[in-house]
Amino acid sequence: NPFSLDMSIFFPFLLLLFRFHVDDSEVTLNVCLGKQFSGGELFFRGIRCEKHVNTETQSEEIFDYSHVPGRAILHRGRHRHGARATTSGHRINLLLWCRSSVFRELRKYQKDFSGWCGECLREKKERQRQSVAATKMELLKREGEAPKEAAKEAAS
Ligand SMILES: O=C(O)CCC(=O)C(=O)O
Ligand SMILES: [Fe+2]
Repeated sequence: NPFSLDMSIFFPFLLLLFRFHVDDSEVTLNVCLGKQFSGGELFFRGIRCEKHVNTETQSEEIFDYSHVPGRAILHRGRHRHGARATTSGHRINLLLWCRSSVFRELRKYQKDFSGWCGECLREKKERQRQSVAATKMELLKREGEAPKEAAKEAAS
């Protein structure tokens, strides 16, 4: 359809609007130090590899979190996230971005990240579903042919 609009062109703007991003880290520690504030909720929208960073969020990947002073959240750097605007007061957070050179080196030689990327996993499940469906079709076809073969043999 030449008139369909690829919504992904809006992604950089959405990113600016909500500061929705992945961190350049393997693991991020986000500590809420205070003080009194409202707003500033963290929102998470699924873990993605580099190739799938802009793909759609599955409903089960939606996770919002209201930070509480004195608590910390530890998340994967590749977990897409952002913080909503602080609507009043002061919000102070300590962020620690932890990188792993080993993880990064190994990642260069891998193509399938279904162990942690939500989209790689979705694609893998879809491939499996299709392969099961194709096998079922093949078996049904053979079952349909078997009586014909038997009839032919009986006739000869
Ligand atoms: O504002 C926050 O709590 C999150 C900030 C964040 O995700 C970051 O700086 O990487
Ligand atoms: Fe972040």
